[in-house]
Amino acid sequence: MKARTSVNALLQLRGVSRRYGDRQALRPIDLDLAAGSCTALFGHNGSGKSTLLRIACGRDAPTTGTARFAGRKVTEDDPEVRARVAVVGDSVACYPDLTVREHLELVTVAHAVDDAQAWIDQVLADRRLAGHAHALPGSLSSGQLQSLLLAAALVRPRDLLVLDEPEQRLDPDARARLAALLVAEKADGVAVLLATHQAELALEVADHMVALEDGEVVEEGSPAEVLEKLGVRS
Ligand SMILES: Nc1ncnc2c1ncn2[C@@H]1O[C@H](COP(=O)(O)OP(=O)(O)OP(=O)(O)O)[C@@H](O)[C@H]1O
Repeated sequence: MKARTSVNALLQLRGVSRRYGDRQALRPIDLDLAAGSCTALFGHNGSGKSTLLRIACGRDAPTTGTARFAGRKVTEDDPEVRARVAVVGDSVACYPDLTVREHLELVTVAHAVDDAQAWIDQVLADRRLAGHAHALPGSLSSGQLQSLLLAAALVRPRDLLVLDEPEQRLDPDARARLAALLVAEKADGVAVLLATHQAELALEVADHMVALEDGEVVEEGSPAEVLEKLGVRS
């Protein structure tokens, strides 16, 4: 277990582990994430990235250890966590009979966003979804669906943005816009926790990288250092 701790961390994980039955999905890990910074989790399929993200946003509880957000124990139903933590998951969950715009409206209503229509128009344009605002999810491409998931996280307030392989299904242009978006989020003071299989994305966006293997931290440091130690070429 390695620790990267800071007194100013917005998100603070201490000794967090997760066991599913006999399977140790995540060994005890410490991790701190400050406002305006990004940590990338990197590792093969099944290395524990999504497990860590689910614990960080309260969608799963750790078997040992504690996850704290702004000093409070993280649980998904905590109003503070719901109000300040936005999540882009690894699967697409949509209402088949709601349009793209209606999905975003739902999110803005749930989070009492002011001037919601203007926000939605902006995010639709930024995600190149303006031409699909009235489309149902079933008629979208997989990349457009992924863009809708991102858009839903961006039309609501957030201090922590948690993303599970957000580059999935995006074409190179959309991936470049994703990287620019995450850099802008950091500049706005948002803390970004990201699981990715894409070294380039981590190099562009992350300040810190944690490499996992079989639920254990195997390398930790700047993305360039970690990728070099892992022998990964971007
Ligand atoms: N709900 C669950 N029940 C049982 N085992 C699980 C559960 N969720 C995850 N696991 C196991 O925990 C381990 C870590 O899974 P996890 O999804 O965190 O990996 P990952 O690094 O996100 O993988 P990928 O890159 O494929 O998304 C895997 O062996 C997985 O099979």
